[in-house]
Amino acid sequence: MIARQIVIHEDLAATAHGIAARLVTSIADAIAARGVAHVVLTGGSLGIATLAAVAENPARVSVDWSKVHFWWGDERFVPADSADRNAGQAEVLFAALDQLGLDRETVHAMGSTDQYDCAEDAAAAYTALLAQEAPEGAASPAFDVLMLGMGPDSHVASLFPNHTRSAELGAIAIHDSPKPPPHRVSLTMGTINSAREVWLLVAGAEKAPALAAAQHEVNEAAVPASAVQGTQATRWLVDRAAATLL
Ligand SMILES: O=C1O[C@H](COP(=O)(O)O)[C@@H](O)[C@H](O)[C@H]1O
Repeated sequence: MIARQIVIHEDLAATAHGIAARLVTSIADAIAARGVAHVVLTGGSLGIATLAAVAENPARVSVDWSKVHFWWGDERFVPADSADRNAGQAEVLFAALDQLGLDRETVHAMGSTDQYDCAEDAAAAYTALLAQEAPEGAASPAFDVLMLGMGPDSHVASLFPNHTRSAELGAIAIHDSPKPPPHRVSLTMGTINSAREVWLLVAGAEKAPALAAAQHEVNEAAVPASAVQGTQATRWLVDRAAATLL
């Protein structure tokens, strides 16, 4: 039985802090159970607000961050120092966790234009890294929590409606993102859905139609968010403004 849950919070700030508390606890539980935690981060307005909330969550001091691997669900294929980089926006979290034992070798950023000539090469390198850290025979680590933002068009990671899809596992290059910048690297839906728990982070009235649409039948092409499902749980962590059509 795969748990499916919708939790409605007052506003974006309350949602970010609620997710942060849930994430710190989930990471502590994963380490207690398996000695390691694999967490996939997301960019976007609520995604980055959540990372800032983790950086100030009092319970963070109780986690052995040296046992945490951070991954990305998607990244913009731009220079590493670009303000468009999800990883750069997350530095607020990593700087806070540096003081708590975080090993930067376990913060796995997706490639930038400084390192690779094309997004395909960056995606191939990330696919290889996922496999390198995976259990025997698997394409990627068993992610304990995989977080995704969702756009008003129901895109998740950099998987946009009615765009080319890959049935592969790993990461793929995206060149025609309707949301700038156009060139990106994204986990595929298959890899997203290999996670134990997938959390969708949704805030804002402009997301209400897509959030409602994603609760109906699966339609990966037109409503990518509708196709997201963790192997153990799928949690929609939303604010009141986004939930008005549920
Ligand atoms: O471009 C992106 O957009 C999505 C959603 O962002 P949001 O601001 O509408 O929440 C984000 O999850 C993704 O990481 C990012 O690359």
